[in-house]
Amino acid sequence: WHNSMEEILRKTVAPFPSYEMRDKSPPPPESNSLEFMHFYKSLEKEQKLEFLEKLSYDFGVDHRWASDLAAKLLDTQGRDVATILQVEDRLRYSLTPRYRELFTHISRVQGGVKFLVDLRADLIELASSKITDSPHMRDLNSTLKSLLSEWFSVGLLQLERITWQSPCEILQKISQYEAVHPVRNWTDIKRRVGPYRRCYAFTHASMPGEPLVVLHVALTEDIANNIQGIVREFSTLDTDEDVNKINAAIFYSISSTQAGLQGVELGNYLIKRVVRELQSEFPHMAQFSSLSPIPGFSLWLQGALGQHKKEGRAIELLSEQEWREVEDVTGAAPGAPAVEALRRLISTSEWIRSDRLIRALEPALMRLCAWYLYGEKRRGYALNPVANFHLQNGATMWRLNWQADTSPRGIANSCGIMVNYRYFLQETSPNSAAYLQNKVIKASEQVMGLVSQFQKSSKL
Ligand SMILES: CC(C)(COP(=O)(O)OP(=O)(O)O)[C@@H](O)C(=O)NCCC(N)=O
Repeated sequence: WHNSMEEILRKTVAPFPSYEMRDKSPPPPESNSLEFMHFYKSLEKEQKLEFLEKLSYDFGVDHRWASDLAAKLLDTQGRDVATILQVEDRLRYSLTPRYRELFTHISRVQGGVKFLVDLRADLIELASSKITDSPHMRDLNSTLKSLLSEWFSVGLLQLERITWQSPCEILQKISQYEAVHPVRNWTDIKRRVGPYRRCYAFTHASMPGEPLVVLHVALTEDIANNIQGIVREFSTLDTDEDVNKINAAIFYSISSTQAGLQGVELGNYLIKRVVRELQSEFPHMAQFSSLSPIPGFSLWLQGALGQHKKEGRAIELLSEQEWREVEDVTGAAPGAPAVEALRRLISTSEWIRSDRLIRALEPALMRLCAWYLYGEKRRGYALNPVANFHLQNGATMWRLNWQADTSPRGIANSCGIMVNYRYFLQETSPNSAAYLQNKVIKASEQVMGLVSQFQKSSKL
């Protein structure tokens, strides 16, 4: 297997043309790319790792060539600028990994781009499962990502609106890919593309019929605070839309479908593109917001309760009064057991069956959730991935909504709370820059109020 791997690589990865011949050498035969693709697809997972490591190591940058040219560039300082530009261009050429040419050739054959997207998905999976993190593999990944970012830039993407008249195979894919609020049956998908709804996808000529990222939008009178009203309501399916009832666009689900395009920011571009599309259809529309789940809050809360119990500080997460309510309802003796009782109530979602607990826990859960979204960080950015996504896009953490998702999943994941990330169109680029560069989160007064309540009550 080793020499067949060597054999294939030597045969299909074309040698690097010399600088002088760089524009004069004919591209390698397509059969090379097809053979490379065929061979790679036939490999098992661990063989792919070995193959990719060899590709990244033996077919990357010729380091000696690059360092010789770097030394030469130093020698030409002080010479005329034409000479310096000449040597810089040679150095730039020498810094191109050999496999970058291979990828460019592969992208020109039928199915080549899709092959490279899937190859990057393998690279991401290998890197994320820590199976490998060699610097050469990181270079391979970033070279491939930069090529894909060029090929999948917005100008080359096609915006498609999905309707009930779209081909079945597209509707079937849209249903399959829906990652946020699963589509259960034909009625579900018919509603998602019916009146007061829009469904858009980006497609690319190299992957016809494949939605790369899908955005589901609800057209409402004002910014929605409940998801059941969007995905469950039996709004009569064949009513016509009354424009006077449409003032806001609610993004209630977005999913990217190609793991290999992670980091290419398709979702961000799709949201901005759809906003422009809706503005041309509804010139008076001025409210654009997500209605987003908060995956991970419930688990974080159970962890926080457990953590505080160990340090004997659980009482700070709830006020005296709130703990007393928990004790009354659960019959737990005063003190530690109330923490355990609350943890169990949250982990089993049982609390949702007691109106008294719902009322008693609302202020506590809302301020804890505000802190989870605004205060909990990972490398300085929002810990919650959905928050991080919308904040990177420049959205404002605008409103937390109690009892926004009363489905079992909604209660279990985030105690039923959902959040609106609002897109104030004039502010998204400064907000995005402030977040990405200085990790500043733009939040509304409601959110900041809840956060300061949390900070006061728990003296964190
Ligand atoms: C939220 C999504 C669409 C962001 O994708 P995208 O804009 O391409 O970001 P990235 O993957 O380029 O960082 C993507 O991360 C996704 O599909 N997440 C799972 C479903 C969800 N909405 O959380």
